[in-house]
Amino acid sequence: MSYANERRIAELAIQRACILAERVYNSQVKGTITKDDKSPVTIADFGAQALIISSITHAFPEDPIVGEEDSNDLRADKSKRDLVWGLVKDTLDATKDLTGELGDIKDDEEMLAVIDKGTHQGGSVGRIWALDPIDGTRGIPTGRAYAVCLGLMVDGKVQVGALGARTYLSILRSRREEGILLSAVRGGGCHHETIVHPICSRDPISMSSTTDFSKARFCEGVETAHSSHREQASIAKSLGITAPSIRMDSQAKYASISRGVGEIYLRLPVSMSYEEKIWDHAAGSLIVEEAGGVVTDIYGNELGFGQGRTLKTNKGVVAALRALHPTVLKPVQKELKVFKL
Ligand SMILES: Nc1ncnc2c1ncn2[C@@H]1O[C@H](COP(=O)(O)OS(=O)(=O)O)[C@@H](OP(=O)(O)O)[C@H]1O
Ligand SMILES: [Mg+2]
Ligand SMILES: [Mg+2]
Ligand SMILES: [Mg+2]
Repeated sequence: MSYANERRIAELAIQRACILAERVYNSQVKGTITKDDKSPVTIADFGAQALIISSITHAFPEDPIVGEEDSNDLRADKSKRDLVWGLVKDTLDATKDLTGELGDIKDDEEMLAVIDKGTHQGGSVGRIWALDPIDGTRGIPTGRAYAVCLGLMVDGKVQVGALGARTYLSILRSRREEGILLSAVRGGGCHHETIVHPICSRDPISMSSTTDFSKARFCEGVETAHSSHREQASIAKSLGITAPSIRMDSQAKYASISRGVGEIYLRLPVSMSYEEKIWDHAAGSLIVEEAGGVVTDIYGNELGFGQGRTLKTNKGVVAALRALHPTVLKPVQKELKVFKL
């Protein structure tokens, strides 16, 4: 199956949401709230989730969606809700030519209902979308990177992925780029576009072919609460990597290695009780695989997207060029004292 229509809708939906996200990124008003689990959410997260879910349900009304956010905080705070609706309305007005393909939202009540269509519990049967409206949320108030990420799983396997990322790092950026949009269909390779609307260019991308660890670079997250910098540094050292790590928020790390900026992405767990969320990996992992990489957990097992809202049986992430992956996994397992289950 080509999934051409799913890919196109995903790309357009990501573009529309990135327009909204950029408005927040460049504004003084981020409307940050701390969620019950102590993690941050901004008005961009709510607005992007509303726009993307509305796009999916317009094009594929039967498809369920696993989305990160819900509307509870907005229902409890009228000023935040007004801010988000203002943003969503302005973005819809600015992208009227997309309404035919992506649909519209008529008022704030409908917006809240649309956000809450992301509560599906996931699973291994049929088509299910996994949505991270803003990944790397901390990147928005801090002026770092963020990504807008969408994947389509079919019977528990990701088949389509699209990811829009702010490429604030000059190393990630090519000529005149403000942002990048990557998309992939399983078995169909991976494409890169510059985020301009409408889509005007499409270039295939692939990972770096460097297999010499002394020339390799690895990507890791910024937050020490999300992955173990100490263990990642130790693994890099035992592999003979000498370059400093490339640190950035969000699935921009997957985007980075899939475009040849870095060969390895390490996300080693800080706590063995944390379950990674499917929306934090669905799009990025497929894009890396289609660009020539392998993505597993620290046990060397593939990521299991069909088990609900989290990757229940996996711990951490090790992503690398196909030829490097087995060699990278060895010191990971030695350092963490784990063996393939
Ligand atoms: N303890 C723990 N361990 C691992 N991952 C966690 C943890 N807590 C949160 N999260 C998720 O991390 C997502 C952001 O990942 P990043 O790669 O951007 O983190 S980093 O800041 O760059 O380190 C972030 O996604 P967003 O909430 O979409 O930003 C969270 O889903
Ligand atoms: Mg979050
Ligand atoms: Mg996320
Ligand atoms: Mg998020």
